[in-house]
Amino acid sequence: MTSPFTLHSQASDCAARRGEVRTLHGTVQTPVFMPVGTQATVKGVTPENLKELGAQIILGNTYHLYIRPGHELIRSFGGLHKFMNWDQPILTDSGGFQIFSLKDLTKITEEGAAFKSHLDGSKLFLSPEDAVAVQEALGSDIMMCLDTCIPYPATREEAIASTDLTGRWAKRSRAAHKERGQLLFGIIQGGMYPDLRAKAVEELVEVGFDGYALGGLSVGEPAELMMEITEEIAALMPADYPRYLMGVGTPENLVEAVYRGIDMFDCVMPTRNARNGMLFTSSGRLVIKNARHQDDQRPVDEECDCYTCRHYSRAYLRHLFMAREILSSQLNTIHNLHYYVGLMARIRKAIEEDRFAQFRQEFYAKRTVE
Ligand SMILES: CC1(C)O[C@H]2[C@@H](O1)[C@@]1(COC(C)(C)O1)O[C@@H]2CNc1nc2cc3nc(N)[nH]c(=O)c3cc2[nH]1
Ligand SMILES: [Zn+2]
Repeated sequence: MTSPFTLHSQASDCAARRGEVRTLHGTVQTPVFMPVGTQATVKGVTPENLKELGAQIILGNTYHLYIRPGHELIRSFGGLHKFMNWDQPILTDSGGFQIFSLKDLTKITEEGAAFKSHLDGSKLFLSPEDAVAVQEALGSDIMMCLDTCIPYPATREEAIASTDLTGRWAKRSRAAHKERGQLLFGIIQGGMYPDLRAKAVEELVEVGFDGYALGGLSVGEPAELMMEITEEIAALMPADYPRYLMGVGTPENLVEAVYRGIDMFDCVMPTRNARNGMLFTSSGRLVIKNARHQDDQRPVDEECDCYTCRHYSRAYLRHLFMAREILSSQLNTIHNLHYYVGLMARIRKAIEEDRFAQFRQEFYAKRTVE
């Protein structure tokens, strides 16, 4: 198994590392934040906007695209890249999380997941092999195994049963995907039980994947617990393969998880919060509808050089938000994604110069509650 990951530099005073992941559609510099584009679009922005703000790789979702418009239609257009006019890397999540978020609409058996469409209630089924086949039809650069995301909290018995099933599904996913172009990542479950997670890492490495993801986190558990598990298990994940923490997180989460050795991240926060008028800045969060921004001529963040900050005032952005204008979501999303992608670029530079621990201190020193 040749790894798609190359380590460029390892921080001398923490687990942070600088590397790159080679994929069919290009090489991704890590640590990296991946904007979420669940339904073949990163909501509110064009691929050109994404390139201008520095996005290297985006996320799609197997469950959503399987349900609508269907993976066969997307295959007929030459795959997801052509269908959505994005020619850089795409990672598709397997749908494990979405299916299990449907709660009572799902029935899990050894064979796979039977569930009802959240759109029209129609009965659907995905086996681990089906999830691989759908992602092969989508042509994503990085595919995720179908897994069972354990809710928080869960008993040890529930975690054992669910993690063992995920392990058997991972073996089947690997067997279903042999060709080497598209990468396949394994997902580590185990709930909040480090020994179960350690066993899961061993079993997945035994099967052999192109990268390893920490699943079953950012599911409502306390941030301290998420970091504890991340710290303990990242250290057990193969150092010469990509490490992906699914569904994370806030800017602070990203800094803390990089410090503990994570390379890849995705989260709906920058895009979702943008649509809700919550903007990220170098000094903290800003709620644009707050009356104090009504006649503020300044940009969202004086240190930001994104399209939104170069052309628009807080007053104008507040006006758009209060008027429920479509442009509000577009401009706020461009800024928030530029902040997240820019934060990762600054993190990569700090690791290259072996000053990440100092960067981390300065990062917190600047954050005042807006
Ligand atoms: C569903 C939606 C939109 O994604 C966010 C957000 O809601 C929400 C809902 O509640 C909070 C916690 C606040 O964040 O959780 C999502 C972010 N956490 C997360 N994404 C994940 C994706 C995953 N995919 C797979 N295949 N397996 C996993 O174990 C897995 C775990 C994950 N954890
Ligand atoms: Zn900006």
